[in-house]
Amino acid sequence: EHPKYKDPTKPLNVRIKDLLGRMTLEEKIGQMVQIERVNASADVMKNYFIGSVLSGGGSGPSKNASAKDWVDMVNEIQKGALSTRLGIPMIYGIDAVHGHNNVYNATIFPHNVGLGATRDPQLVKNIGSATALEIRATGIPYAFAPCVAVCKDPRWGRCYESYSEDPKIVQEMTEIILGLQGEIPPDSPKGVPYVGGKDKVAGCAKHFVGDGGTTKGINENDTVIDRHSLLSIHMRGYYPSIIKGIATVMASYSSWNGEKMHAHKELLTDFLKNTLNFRGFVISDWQGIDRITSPPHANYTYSIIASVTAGVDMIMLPYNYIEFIEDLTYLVKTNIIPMSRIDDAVKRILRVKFVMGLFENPLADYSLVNEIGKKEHRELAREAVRKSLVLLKNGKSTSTPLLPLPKNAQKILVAGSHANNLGYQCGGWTIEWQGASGNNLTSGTTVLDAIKETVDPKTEVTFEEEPNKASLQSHEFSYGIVVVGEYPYAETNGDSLNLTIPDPGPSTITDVCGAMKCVVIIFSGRPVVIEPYISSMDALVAAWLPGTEGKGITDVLFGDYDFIGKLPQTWFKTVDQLPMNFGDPNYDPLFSLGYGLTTEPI
Ligand SMILES: OC[C@@H]1[C@@H](O)[C@H](O)[C@@H](O)c2nc(-c3ccccc3)cn21
Repeated sequence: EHPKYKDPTKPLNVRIKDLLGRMTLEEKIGQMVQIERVNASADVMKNYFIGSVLSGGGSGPSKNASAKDWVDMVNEIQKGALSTRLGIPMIYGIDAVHGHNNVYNATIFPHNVGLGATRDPQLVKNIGSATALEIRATGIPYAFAPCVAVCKDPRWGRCYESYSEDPKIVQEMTEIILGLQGEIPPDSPKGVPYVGGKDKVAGCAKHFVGDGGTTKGINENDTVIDRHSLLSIHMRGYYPSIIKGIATVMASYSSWNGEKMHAHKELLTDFLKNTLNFRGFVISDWQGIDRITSPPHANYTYSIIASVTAGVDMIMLPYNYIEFIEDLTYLVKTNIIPMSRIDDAVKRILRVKFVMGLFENPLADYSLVNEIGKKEHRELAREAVRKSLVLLKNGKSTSTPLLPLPKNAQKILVAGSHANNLGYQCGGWTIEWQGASGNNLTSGTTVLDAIKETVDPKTEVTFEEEPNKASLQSHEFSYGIVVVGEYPYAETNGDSLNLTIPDPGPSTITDVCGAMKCVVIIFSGRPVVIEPYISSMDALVAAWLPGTEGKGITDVLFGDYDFIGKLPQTWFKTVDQLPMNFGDPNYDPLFSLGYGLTTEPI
């Protein structure tokens, strides 16, 4: 007989109930397990009934793998899952957080801080749609995005993953969910996940909750604030995400007033599930349950009890699936964890898989492979770059603006560590977890390339990564373009208490600007120390982490488009002012949240 759960014409809850009723405890627990692809052989998938697989940052089938290689890998794993007794498809997740950033030749969009500077939710929705197509091109139906953190302290290594310190901007940018998952139908029941078809992906609002509010921005640390502040600041991205049908929510490594979010029943279950009516599934972060204890994994049985009881539904292990399955099986059989909790977790996971059509289309094909890095997506990314740049200074006096630059100058200097380095231009979470240096990591256009393509052919362009003082004095340059900033980082590696631009950035600024008219472009994931050098500059642009489409920078630098970006983060004078946010008493920034000059179009 054709089982009800396999019949797409049956109502969602009938399919869930029918399938759940057929499942053994082993099959149920398997659905709650997410393992890393490196362990996900077809045999492991089949023998342990694994429900989900992920690529960790930088993890893929091979170096510079093609979309077809990705599709083949994902399908191989899926076939293992489909060969189980009940044939429940696995769901494959990946961090596509600024485009499909693990994949060679994918379009790399500006990181979230730059998108916040655009103040353009419609643009961000379109970015979600383009990104969903590139993710599906590789056979993957699930992305761990968007991060809806509200970054309150730029010392946090993940501040660039946050759209803004302003919760209203974060709220607006959840429009990306409608791009990633598809436009939710108006009659869709509120709180129930919605994913609209084979060119859309399930999303993940993260990291629940308060990841951007930790003390001194220390990653994975403690967010010490009252409940009203938590709900009116850090929770703000979750309300619209749920209304927009977000499929999953990822728990935060951080704590709220000393209590680990991965073990926080009141917020994960009483509030998120029972008050906000979130009907998708809660996924842990990578070894997030291990890190409930210190040292991590010190009491794994407790980690499992605390997290699963609190309301974590799927556990991103990502390696120790035998230990987890054995432990959880024991805890259920001895009634320490009730079967009702397991059933709730599995129902939520099945709901997402049924809603997104994974049972009907578990295997991918090659039909979308040409979406990877396609021209229209790169043009959209270029538009995003244009709109993300924030002009902080233009001329040493208002009467002598330097920008827009003339395209027909006789001789110009391009200088700085970041002027010709695509890896630095993209930042963390690009091809490698921590990002990379150089121009071979993927395909894109550096600032130097863009300048050469933009200026008049007769203009002589000199590039010196680190110009020496002698050469600076000897030439007659019409102006210098200095591109410096932070080197790529992700997560804790990005935590910084001094927020200085690493050497030789500052000396490149002062050397070049001391010898000629100069515009300084900063690549950074957040505001950095710049005050001491400002007086020497003629112009200053905050470019954040723009991604592969460097021509978006020259589009505004040379006046083909206006600067319209506005600061999504307060730009401090000195780090000892931090934390300092818009609205604070004695708010005394170098540049305020929302600041941004414009240039008159030519
Ligand atoms: O890549 C999967 C998730 C990602 O979605 C989360 O936003 C992020 O907090 C995260 N950190 C690790 C991770 C951290 C340390 C070592 C190895 C991996 C893995 N992940």
